[in-house]
Amino acid sequence: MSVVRCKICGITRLEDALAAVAAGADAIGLVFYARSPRAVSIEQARAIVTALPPFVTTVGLFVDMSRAELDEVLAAVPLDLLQFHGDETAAECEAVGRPYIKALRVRAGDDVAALVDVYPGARAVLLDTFVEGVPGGTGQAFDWSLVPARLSKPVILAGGLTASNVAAAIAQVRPYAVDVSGGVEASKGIKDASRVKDFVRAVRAVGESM
Ligand SMILES: O=C(O)c1ccccc1NCC(=O)[C@H](O)[C@H](O)COP(=O)(O)O
Repeated sequence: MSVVRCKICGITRLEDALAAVAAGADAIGLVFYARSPRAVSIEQARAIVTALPPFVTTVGLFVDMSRAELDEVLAAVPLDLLQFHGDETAAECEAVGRPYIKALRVRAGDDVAALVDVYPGARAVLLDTFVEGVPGGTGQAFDWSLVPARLSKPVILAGGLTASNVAAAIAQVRPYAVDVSGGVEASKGIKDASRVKDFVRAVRAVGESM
């Protein structure tokens, strides 16, 4: 049996974070990108992170944020892991000095292995769907056959996942973890507890069958 971990991203409310933890999520993601409909303020994020029980990884998501703004967030919010979701270089990610994952937005023709190798210091890569002008949270899946069987980093699979397609995604890609946002929402930024539960259950069920 191999466990596939599960991250619920784009949390904006403590009740949604607690529902994700109760459903068995391993990690929650907080979007520090002002243009996202799922953006959280420093105060909102701090209130969520400090109210969570231990053994749940809190991930802060950033899109080409200035170092000064990033430092302001990091000083106020005790995040476990950073997720760089923009065009940050490896040097920029590593200069922060925190454990990080790098989001890579995949489109047809990409050499995913080569993209991954650009970030040797990343703990993992999050493979998401490339949509022009939209850095993430697109609700769209990419062609999973673009992901090679072997990569130099653990893969977190994202992009258009739902309780209905996550089993097929895991069977094809065999990721370390999966990440979902829109597929478990009632509306943008507001999670639906029963969809969250169904999603985590679907991930756990496929893990047990592998
Ligand atoms: O969620 C957003 O609004 C967002 C905005 C800008 C950059 C990244 C964003 N989300 C990143 C995530 O980690 C999402 O979970 C991932 O893109 C998958 O989203 P979805 O396709 O809706 O499941």
